[in-house]
Amino acid sequence: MAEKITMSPDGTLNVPNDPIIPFIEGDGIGVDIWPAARLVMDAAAKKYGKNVAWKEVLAGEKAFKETGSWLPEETVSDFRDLLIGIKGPLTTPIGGGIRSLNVALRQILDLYVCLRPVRWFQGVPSPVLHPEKVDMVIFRENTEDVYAGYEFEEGSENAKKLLEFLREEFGWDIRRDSGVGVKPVSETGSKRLVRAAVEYAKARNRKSVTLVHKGNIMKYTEGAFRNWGYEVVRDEFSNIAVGWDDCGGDPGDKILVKDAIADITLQQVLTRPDEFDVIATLNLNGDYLSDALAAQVGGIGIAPGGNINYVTGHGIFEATHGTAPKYAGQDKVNPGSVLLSGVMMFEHLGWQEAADDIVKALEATIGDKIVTYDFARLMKGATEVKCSEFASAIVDRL
Ligand SMILES: NC(=O)C1=CN([C@@H]2O[C@H](COP(=O)(O)OP(=O)(O)OC[C@H]3O[C@@H](n4cnc5c(N)ncnc54)[C@H](OP(=O)(O)O)[C@@H]3O)[C@@H](O)[C@H]2O)C=CC1
Ligand SMILES: O=C(O)CCC(=O)C(=O)O
Ligand SMILES: [Mg+2]
Repeated sequence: MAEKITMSPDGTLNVPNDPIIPFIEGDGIGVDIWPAARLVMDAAAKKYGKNVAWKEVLAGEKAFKETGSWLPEETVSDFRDLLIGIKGPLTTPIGGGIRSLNVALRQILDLYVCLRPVRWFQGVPSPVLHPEKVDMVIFRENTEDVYAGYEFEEGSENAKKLLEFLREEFGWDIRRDSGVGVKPVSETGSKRLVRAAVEYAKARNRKSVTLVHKGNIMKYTEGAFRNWGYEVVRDEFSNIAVGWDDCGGDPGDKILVKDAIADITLQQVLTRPDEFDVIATLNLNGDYLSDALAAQVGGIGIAPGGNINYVTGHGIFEATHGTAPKYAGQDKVNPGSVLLSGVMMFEHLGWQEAADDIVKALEATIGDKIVTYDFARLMKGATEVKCSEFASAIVDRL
């Protein structure tokens, strides 16, 4: 009988063999990638006597059509109640309209870590010579920054009021025809993110954590993020980690915590990928960095992620990419990102064997040069298959 996942007082998850897991199909290519990924997840779970009782919850266009709400309260309460879920991508209009539902879910459930591992899988085509050197794990702060959406439209009463206040109180002469956004970065938000990154590095035997920021320019937001990061290391992790300034770059057998300015980081992750391991960064930097890094290991079709609150136990796993509207409903795109997000979810639930089997079967499929269009266009002699056929080929190799 299907049961809920719960969390023990000591913070461990209690996962039954047949957990109820809510899912959002997603807009655009959601109709293609979700069933494909689900097929593989179900087959892998079954091998180990597990059976996910999937519960569809609505959000985005499907929710609006069926209920008149973009994010029904029932969806939020199911994610809250059932702890762990997975979602397809949701569309966010540009320059107006509804605010991001993806961001809303992260904020409502306070999923403060956006965890995006970036590694190369055997056989995946890549534009760089040594994709195997890319093995980074991004910890992106997920609730603050300009990304939080505190902004006013140019010409609105609120924008005028705020600009006037800033002029009168602080003498800030900002152009009157400006839209304005606020960039909140808190000590609480920064420290819990860096804490999670260092704990992850410790648990996975990682060598370093790099704090990526633009603190030379945005001193009291991004610069403060860096300073608070080093403070956490000094105050809470001195037995296992050390900041660059405190060890002159020689951490001994401890985890080295260093920092790098965001612009040069985007060059160095490409030219010296082996110098980066775990990366902790702010919301917008993490957004840019995750798509850029995905390119080095085969692209956004194979870029998974999870939004997690390690304290409450809530998590929603989702691909890094969006709804790719031009491909919607064509059964064409790569289901790899959402499938590997499912792999992350299985690992999070302690279903390591099923997770490992999916990765092995995915690599075997790519090794046999059976791939979707995104890989096929970069490979010689590949057999291009549909999204659903790719999933079936993975199941055949489980
Ligand atoms: N978490 C979420 O739900 C996210 C939602 N979005 C939203 O998605 C919408 C579209 O955003 P957009 O900027 O176009 O970015 P997308 O990530 O949706 O698509 C951009 C391009 O990436 C490639 N791509 C995306 N997904 C896949 C896949 N599964 N397999 C292979 N290739 C893929 C395609 O490249 P090519 O053209 O080269 O084939 C596609 O045209 C926006 O509304 C945005 O806000 C964006 C990011 C995250
Ligand atoms: O919410 C959106 O539409 C975009 C989000 C996004 O790009 C991301 O989280 O990586
Ligand atoms: Mg993004």
